[in-house]
Amino acid sequence: MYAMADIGTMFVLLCGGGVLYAALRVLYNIFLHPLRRYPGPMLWKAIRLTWIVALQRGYLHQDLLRLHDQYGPVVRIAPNELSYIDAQAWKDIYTSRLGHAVLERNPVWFRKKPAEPWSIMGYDEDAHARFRRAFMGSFSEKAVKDQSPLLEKYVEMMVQRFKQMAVGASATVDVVSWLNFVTFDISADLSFGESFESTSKGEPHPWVEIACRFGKGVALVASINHYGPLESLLRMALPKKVREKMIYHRELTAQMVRKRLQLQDERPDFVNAVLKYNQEKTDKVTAEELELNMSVIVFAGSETTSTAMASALFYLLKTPAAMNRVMEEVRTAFKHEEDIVVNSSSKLEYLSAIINEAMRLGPPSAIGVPRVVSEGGEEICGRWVPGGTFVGVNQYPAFRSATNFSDPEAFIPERFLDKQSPDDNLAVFQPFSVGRHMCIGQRFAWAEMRLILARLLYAFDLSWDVAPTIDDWGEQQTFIFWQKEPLQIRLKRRDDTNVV
Ligand code: HEM
Repeated sequence: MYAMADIGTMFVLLCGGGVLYAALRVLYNIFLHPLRRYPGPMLWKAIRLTWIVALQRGYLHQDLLRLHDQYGPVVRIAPNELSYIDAQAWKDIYTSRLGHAVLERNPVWFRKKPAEPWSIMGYDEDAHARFRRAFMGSFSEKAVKDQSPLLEKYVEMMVQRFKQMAVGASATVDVVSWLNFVTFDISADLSFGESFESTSKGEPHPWVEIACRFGKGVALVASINHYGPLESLLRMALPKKVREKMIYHRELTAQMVRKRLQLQDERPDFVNAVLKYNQEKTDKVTAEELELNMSVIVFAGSETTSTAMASALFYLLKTPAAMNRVMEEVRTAFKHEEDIVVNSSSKLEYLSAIINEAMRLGPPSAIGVPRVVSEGGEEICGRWVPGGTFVGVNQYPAFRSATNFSDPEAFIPERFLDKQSPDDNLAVFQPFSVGRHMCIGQRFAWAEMRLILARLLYAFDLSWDVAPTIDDWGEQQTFIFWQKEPLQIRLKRRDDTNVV
């Protein structure tokens, strides 16, 4: 038996050893680490905790912008991580370069248990390539064309709901909620064969409410995972209620996917191409993988587009000149409301510029999932980066930096019209990323965003009902996804539009 005094001494020695180790580690990170010559503030270079605190506060995006303003296009934001805002970095980090190793997704963000299936967002490159092949057919130009009637059906439903609410006067709606209703309904129908019925009922579905809280969870896990063993502790420490909700979410998804698979008719949806792929190929997508991937796709395909559209409406209402110009474009391009469909709305150039500018100031993917430099090291933006370093282009600071855009905080859609803004570095503007992991759904996203915004701008005059609590989109928190404030907008029906 150890005497109490011995235990006390051991405790003091352990603590002392721990403090000494931490102090030596800090000194190493600052003065001896292979990244020591990269610029960055001392506290960020020294310990990972500074980055974690910024992420958990929800304002990492603002901190990164401030750091890039101060330190330049590449900043060391943790002992082993570099943040870039340079157009060249997109190429060097995300695309396949001849004679260079592939930079894989950082496993810290999406760690999983061995028995759990992979998703298309995971870091296993073989599984990813298989999913990409299986899903590609669901997102081709032809697929989006075939999916258009379904998209148009839900948008029509939303517009008719708004018109009924605004009969005889105007209606006030929280567009942030409604954009979520319609985008999640569309994605659910295309993934599960049935919608969440949020647009028809005007209320959120528990699946969506739970999924929207996952952003904070992913941010927490991404933080904890930096300290290996804590991950298991976190899993054990999860409150019962949260665990129950996670199980409910998973089971509901499985149930909905099973229902979709029972549908006999061939549907032009996101699942169809995978079924065909499984018939033709030997490296099939398993049932568990399909369930997880459909869940990921519903979320990735809805939250992002609804964010971009909410940002567009926010800035349009703050910028009357842009609002007038886009209303004129939409209202003169179409004689009748029913003429506005996916195909015809794709020709609206100024509306497209509005959406681009809204994604520049409020990128749905504000902070990137970093990649890991392979063992032998890599040259990125002309400088050597040692193996194991986390590297990434962070969209929020990249798109708002004065080194890339003139008057970067101002909403100027004209910069995206042909040759109108030679002072802007449009090559850095990649809201859908580039390379192997670039957004598979971007065609679909564009179809959805143009259609919804064109329909709203044609049918209603929009104004603030309640002034927003923020002056700038970037004032909101982001935990991987934006924590969007409600936007209460008054919709006044235009006389010449019909109500069913
Ligand atoms: C404005 C809308 C959207 C934006 C800004 C956006 C942005 C992105 C970005 C930046 C990535 C790359 C993530 C990474 O590098 O780790 C990505 C990947 C992905 N997106 Fe989107 N996205 C949008 C809409 C959609 C839609 C509509 C869908 C599907 C219906 C979708 C499905 C996916 C999937 C499955 C991936 C993973 C691709 C892969 O790793 O190969 N996204 N998206």
